[in-house]
Amino acid sequence: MTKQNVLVSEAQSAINMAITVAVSNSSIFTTAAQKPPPAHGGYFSISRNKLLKNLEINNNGGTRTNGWIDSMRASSPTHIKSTPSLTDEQSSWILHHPSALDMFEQIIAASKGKQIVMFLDYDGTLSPIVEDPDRAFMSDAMRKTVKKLARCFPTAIVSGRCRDKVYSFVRLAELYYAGSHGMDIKGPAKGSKYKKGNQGVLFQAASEFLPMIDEVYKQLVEKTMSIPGAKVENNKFCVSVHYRCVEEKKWNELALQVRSVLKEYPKLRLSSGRKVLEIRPTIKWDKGKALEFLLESLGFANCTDVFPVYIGDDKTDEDAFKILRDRGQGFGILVSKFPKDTSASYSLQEPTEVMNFLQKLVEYKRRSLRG
Ligand SMILES: O=P(O)(O)OC[C@H]1O[C@H](O[C@H]2O[C@H](CO)[C@@H](O)[C@H](O)[C@H]2O)[C@H](O)[C@@H](O)[C@@H]1O
Repeated sequence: MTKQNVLVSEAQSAINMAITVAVSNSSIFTTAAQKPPPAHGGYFSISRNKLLKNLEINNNGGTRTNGWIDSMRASSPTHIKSTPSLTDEQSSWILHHPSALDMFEQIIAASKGKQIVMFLDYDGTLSPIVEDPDRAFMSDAMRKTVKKLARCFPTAIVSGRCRDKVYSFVRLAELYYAGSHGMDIKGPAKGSKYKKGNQGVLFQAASEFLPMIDEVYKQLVEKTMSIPGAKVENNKFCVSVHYRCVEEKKWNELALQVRSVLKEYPKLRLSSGRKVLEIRPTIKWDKGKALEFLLESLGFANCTDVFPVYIGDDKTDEDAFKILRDRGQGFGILVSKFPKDTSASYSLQEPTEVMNFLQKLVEYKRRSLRG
């Protein structure tokens, strides 16, 4: 299978799993819903906002299903088509979300006179997506690049992972870390050269949920044990249920098990990522709020001379992209090979492009220091 086909197949799988979960919750499961009908193009063009809105379980454990099945039927890809040339839709998307590498000079011009602050998602941004979440290592070259970046600009890692876990992958003490989708924030363990603001910051947005998350994690492990390939990950303030290695015919069963646990916990909600179901507290805190919190901690609250850049690949990163768009400061970069609904301004295709972009930023900073 080519790399492109793997990604198309991931998009197709996401749609199918979304259908499975939503239908499992609404008890109107049909064969037609299981297999989305043909649509044009060979890539994922469904509105992710719409899809995930329809996926969300409400506080009563029920599901909002209004119109979701129709929108998925209308926009789901039918067949995996691998073509080296761009379709009209892809070209138009690229036009609206150009490559951050191609637009590098314009980006630098827009940041002139402002302090660049870097926010980096982990999975799919700094490390490639792999089957085993415990083996999502970043390359040494990427680590070196991020290390250099942090010498040039204040830098934070913002991840859905538990903070300790993402730290064990990145292993750079000079960074800020926001784990559990931003619900667990800690400043640099080692003195960063940016003395402005509060470096010793430690903030946990959902401490009271710890016992509940732990309980739910244990129940999910128990309930999904019989489903080959299912993996439950404890991310401290949230839980991930992975289905990347689950046979598609078992997705319905997995979704039903997840639902049977969640319906007892009205204070938790479900969202979806890349072949993963995410369970987290219903509190109003996300990666966007974490970004604002970090900017404030860094001493940039109400500053006009700050230029935050957020790079991420997932739905959860959209909260941060949107904050930047609303503030009219800096911008978001979506890591994706495929057109997606996004509030990001630019795109990069994969982690190696992210690394090239970060290297360019470092080179630019060094050049400007040399005068
Ligand atoms: O916010 P992020 O740093 O992007 O974390 C989001 C989730 O990433 C991880 O799962 C994803 O990457 C895995 C490794 O490549 C892959 O196997 C999985 O299918 C992806 O969904 C992580 O394991 C989750 O806990 C994070 O929530």
